[in-house]
Amino acid sequence: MSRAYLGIGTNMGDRLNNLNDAIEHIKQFENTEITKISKVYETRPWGYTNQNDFLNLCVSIDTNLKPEELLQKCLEVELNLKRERIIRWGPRTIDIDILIYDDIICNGEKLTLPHPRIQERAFVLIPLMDLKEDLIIKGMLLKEWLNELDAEEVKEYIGDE
Ligand SMILES: Nc1ncnc2c1ncn2[C@@H]1O[C@H](COP(=O)(O)OP(=O)(O)OP(=O)(O)O)[C@@H](O)[C@H]1O
Ligand SMILES: Nc1nc2c(c(=O)[nH]1)N=C(CO)CN2
Repeated sequence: MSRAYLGIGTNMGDRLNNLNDAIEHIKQFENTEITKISKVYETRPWGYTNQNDFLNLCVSIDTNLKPEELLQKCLEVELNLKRERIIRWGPRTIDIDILIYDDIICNGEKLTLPHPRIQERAFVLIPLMDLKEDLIIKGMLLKEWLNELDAEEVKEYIGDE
């Protein structure tokens, strides 16, 4: 089995329900099991700031799906949960990114691994630390990358959906 880390985000509709729906779909992926789920975080929008706050979490999975197969399954979940791509980095019902897949490094047309913007995003680094604090991204520990960012934009979600 391979180990992969997924980043999940939503800022449209019933955000908590969207996260739970995405997790239930991932549980149905063949030859895949979720090994850990991070806390849920309320996060200020990154990249395109004129939109609602997000809920974000990360999950670790063990899977026999190949990276491209895993990506296809994630895109299918996004379609199933009615994701529409109107503005880059804009509002979405759900977004599932493959952050890390074993120690694979690739830069293909459809898939880049590790995800190229992990180290720029506190909304990814903080939930990832819930899963594996000693992960190394581009030669630095998660918390070292976090030192460069504004972690104020990420707060543990207390639930008011
Ligand atoms: N590691 C990855 N995880 C998910 N999608 C990826 C990855 N690498 C490349 N892609 C490609 O990116 C395409 C666009 O993804 P999407 O529109 O969800 O971007 P985004 O998640 O909004 O922005 P960002 O990529 O900055 O997180 C996907 O259709 C997929 O083919
Ligand atoms: N807070 C937050 N901001 C984002 C997010 C996200 O999941 N959370 N996803 C984006 C595109 O992947 C762009 N900006």
